[in-house]
Amino acid sequence: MPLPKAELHVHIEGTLEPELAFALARRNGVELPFADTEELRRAYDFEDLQSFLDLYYALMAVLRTEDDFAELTDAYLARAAAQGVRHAEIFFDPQAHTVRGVPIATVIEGLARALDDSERRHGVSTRLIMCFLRDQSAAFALETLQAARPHLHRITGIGLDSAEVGHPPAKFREVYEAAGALGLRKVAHAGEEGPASYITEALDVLGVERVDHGLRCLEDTDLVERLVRERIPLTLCPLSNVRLRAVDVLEDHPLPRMMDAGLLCTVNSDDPAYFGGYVGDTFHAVREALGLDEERLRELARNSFTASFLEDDEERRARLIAEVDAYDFATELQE
Ligand code: HPA
Ligand SMILES: [Zn+2]
Repeated sequence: MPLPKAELHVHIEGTLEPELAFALARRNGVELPFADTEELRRAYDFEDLQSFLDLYYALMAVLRTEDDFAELTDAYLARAAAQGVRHAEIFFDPQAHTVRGVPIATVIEGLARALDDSERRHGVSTRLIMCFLRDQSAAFALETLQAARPHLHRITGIGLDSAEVGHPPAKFREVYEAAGALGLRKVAHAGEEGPASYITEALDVLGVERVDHGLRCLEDTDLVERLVRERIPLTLCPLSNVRLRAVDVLEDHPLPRMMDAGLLCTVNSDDPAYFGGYVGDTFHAVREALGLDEERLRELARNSFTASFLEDDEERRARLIAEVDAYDFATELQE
């Protein structure tokens, strides 16, 4: 049995495996610029965030119907559950679909159909986090929040993703204020490729409760102290950092240093179809590459539930943390 864990940083569009991409392309009559899954996989050799995003947005062309979004989400939940995920807070990028003419209702209701069945089918509780594309305008983000109004009962919070450098958090002050007034939780990608000052800005200007990535906080010791003091969780994605070249090799990842500094770290998959592994694979990889012992792995798993938006189900959170505390690593070998 794998270690129980929550996943707090996964883009549902980043779980689109090549096989499903080709199946959906056939079903929807969409032509992909790749001959087959092998050729597509060979394109997964990224220089930086932008080179990944170019492919990530291009492949989304195959996602057109409610069924497509439901199938994508159910496939992710099945894989995640098999790797010990018991709770998942899932990002989606509505603007990447509405610009292609797919209505926001199709996207959200498709995702929600799979999420509604998730506890029963997979034993995974879920939350949905709607991300705004930071390389698009603030007005478009506001428009998207308005368009999502009829579906807000499906959505727990908002996030900010896509190309970071040159698009500081403050650009989205207004939409974060509006979302806060609607009772939505707030997170944002910050300090992945962008500077530590973007993390500070996300906290001070947007009021985020959790920072996605946050890797570059290490460049500002006052910020690290603040993140520790205020217990702000970071959703780190070590395999993503290596694939997008924020870190040269996994062995150099600062995760152990960050944990030693007292930061509330979690590990996550980000875009597992593209970056070489789901969250259980990520736990295995960091354990091997960074020599994390069982107590460190237990701490990461515990943190994932502590940092989750399970406030409306504290009983479940407490039960899952108790399962982590009682976890016997010997059973892992029976996976
Ligand atoms: O790692 C990421 N960073 C920013 N935007 C993204 N959108 C999908 N994945 C990512
Ligand atoms: Zn991300």
